[in-house]
Amino acid sequence: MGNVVILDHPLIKHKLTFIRDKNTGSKDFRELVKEVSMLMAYEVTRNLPLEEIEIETPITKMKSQVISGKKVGLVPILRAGLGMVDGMLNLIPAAKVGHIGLYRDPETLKPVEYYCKLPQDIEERELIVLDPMLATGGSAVAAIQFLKERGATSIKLVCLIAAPEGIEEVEKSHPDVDIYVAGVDEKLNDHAYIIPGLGDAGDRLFGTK
Ligand SMILES: O=P(O)(O)OC[C@H]1O[C@H](OP(=O)(O)OP(=O)(O)O)[C@H](O)[C@@H]1O
Ligand SMILES: O=c1cc[nH]c(=O)[nH]1
Ligand SMILES: [Mg+2]
Repeated sequence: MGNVVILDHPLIKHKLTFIRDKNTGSKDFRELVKEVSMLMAYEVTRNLPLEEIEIETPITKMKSQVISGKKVGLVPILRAGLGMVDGMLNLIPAAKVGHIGLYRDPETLKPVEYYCKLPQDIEERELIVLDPMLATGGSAVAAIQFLKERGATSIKLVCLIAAPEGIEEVEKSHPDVDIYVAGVDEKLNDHAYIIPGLGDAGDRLFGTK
């Protein structure tokens, strides 16, 4: 079973409160999502492998560590996942970015795919799937499945807010995938929105309704 890591740092908790607040407008919402994503990037990359190289300081030679091995790939689930890309890239600037376009059909609640463009070497990368909301889990499960069918071997999922139902669904379908979240909420409502949640992440990021 993959790990569920709840990133409950005070800075993340503080910013998440204002992300949830319905009085926060798109500009602040975007900035806060970016800031939280950057803080989450710090934790999500904790296990990246290191290797020693030799360098020379102004004083002497020394061995020092740099990140080795697999390179990172970010995969936002459109649209809302886009809001998390810049914050992650601030800390992992060399990451490549693939995009998977999915929307949740409001009637069936099933994900519908409309776009996919991925780096060619995804099998060699540590992939980090980004989506602020993990509700039923349908979108995340489909995106991860998609990546696996194209050869991905190492995948993490990073969400701001998850419902227990979504976590369970991802764990069931993809037990190899670790899930990083800033908050786990109570449940889903009748329209599969997360309670208390933050509303529609895509609409709040982009000012649509
Ligand atoms: O876990 P699920 O039940 O699948 O729901 C979560 C999905 O719903 C939202 O996207 P939405 O369909 O609203 O598309 P958008 O990002 O374009 O707004 C959200 O960003 C997730 O992708
Ligand atoms: O609460 C929810 C559920 C799905 N998608 C969102 O944007 N918010
Ligand atoms: Mg939406």
